[in-house]
Amino acid sequence: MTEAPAHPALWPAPSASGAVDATVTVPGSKSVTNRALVLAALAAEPGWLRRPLRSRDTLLMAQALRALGVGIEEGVGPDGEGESWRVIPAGLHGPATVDVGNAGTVMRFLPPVATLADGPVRFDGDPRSHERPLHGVIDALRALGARIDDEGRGALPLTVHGSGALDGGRVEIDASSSSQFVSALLLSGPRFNQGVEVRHIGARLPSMPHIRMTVDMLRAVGAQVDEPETGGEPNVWRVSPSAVLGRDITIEPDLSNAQPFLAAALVTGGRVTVPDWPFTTTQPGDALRTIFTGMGGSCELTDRGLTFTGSGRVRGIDVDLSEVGELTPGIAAVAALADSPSTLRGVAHLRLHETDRLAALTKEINNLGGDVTETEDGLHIRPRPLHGGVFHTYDDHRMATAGAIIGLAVEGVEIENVATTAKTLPDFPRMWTTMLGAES
Ligand SMILES: O=C(O)C1=C[C@@H](OP(=O)(O)O)[C@@H](O)[C@H](O)C1
Ligand SMILES: C=C(OP(=O)(O)O)C(=O)O
Repeated sequence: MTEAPAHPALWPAPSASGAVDATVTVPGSKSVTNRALVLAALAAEPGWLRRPLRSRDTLLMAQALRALGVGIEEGVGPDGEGESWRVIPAGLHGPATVDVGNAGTVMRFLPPVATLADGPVRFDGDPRSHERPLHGVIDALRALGARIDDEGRGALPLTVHGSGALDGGRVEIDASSSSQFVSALLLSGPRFNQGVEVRHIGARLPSMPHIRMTVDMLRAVGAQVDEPETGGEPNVWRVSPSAVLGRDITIEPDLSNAQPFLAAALVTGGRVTVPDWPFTTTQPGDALRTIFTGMGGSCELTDRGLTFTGSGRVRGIDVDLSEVGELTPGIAAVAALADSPSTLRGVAHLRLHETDRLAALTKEINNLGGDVTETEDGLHIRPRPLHGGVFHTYDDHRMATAGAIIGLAVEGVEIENVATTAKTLPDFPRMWTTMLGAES
């Protein structure tokens, strides 16, 4: 957690005058868009991404791939419907520079891709990107035959000296600080000479749905993947060397970004429908159907989408969020407004996310009069009457949306730097005021 700025730009979080009743169309998933971009760039033929997310994290991914020589064109596609990206793969070239911003997906998924470039690729990003764990990717790539210059930091900034190909093969990593280490190695795996076998040797592995997403998306582009959940050895993933097929893929709405809108239904005793909610998905946000139902609402999934209805009562919850860590800030915000205490567990790795999310949530909710304590791997939240004040975001999009949830029920909450939602949901302030029926 960095120091809060002295003169922050403040956004008065609108409070809800009654029960919300809205349909909210949520843009595409960050995690699916950035995987689809990487796989399309590694393919042997052009492909399409339909309804991609356009936000800071995905535009950084597209910009980086373009810097390596990949063509990414704006298009409407053969069916003439909706916005899309047409990705035209090409030989990957260095020298190139990549700005990762503070995108975990860019800083972790692209160094393996860069080993396939024919020259040096320099990676750097926001100051926070220097602090986020990357050692799993760096050490693994070296073990698989790559030359990487990180001046001994084990973190950004660094240069991958691509030589046009990577041997690949077997590697052990400790991915307890981020599932993205595993996803990163698997995504480029088909293009390594021997494919890749990743063995996780750490005590725990967070965000399993995101690893499932990687495996599913690899299979969808023709890769052969052996993995624990379909009969493979525990903690071992194997990707065989193969061509990657160019596909036409429609990106699902970002279910983690649907969270604040569903939370609004829960907190105000209202109703929110999110169209195009998938019937089956690997996105962790799908767990909100269970978690928010456990906190007092109910939901219905139909062809029209997911309709979530609040009951007027918000209950506390005791829940292990290790699989769905990115939902923690929004759940903490709802828990602070509940009528009984909550315990959120299994999320120690959130200390190394966009900011130290456990420290940031504790500090900011307590600044509004709350009673939150950090545990070794999560938070205890005892609801208390809250008051207005500034809610700092520490350049974390999910802190901004968490503050907005609290603002629904508490007058006078001001979000510092709401623009940080641009990381994954640039239109958040307008969507929020529209949902509330206020002027945008
Ligand atoms: O692979 C992905 O797309 C993601 C994996 C998770 O990372 P960690 O395993 O580092 O928590 C998640 O928190 C992040 O928002 C997106
Ligand atoms: C942890 C997150 O992002 P990143 O992909 O940067 O890790 C997040 O979006 O909550």
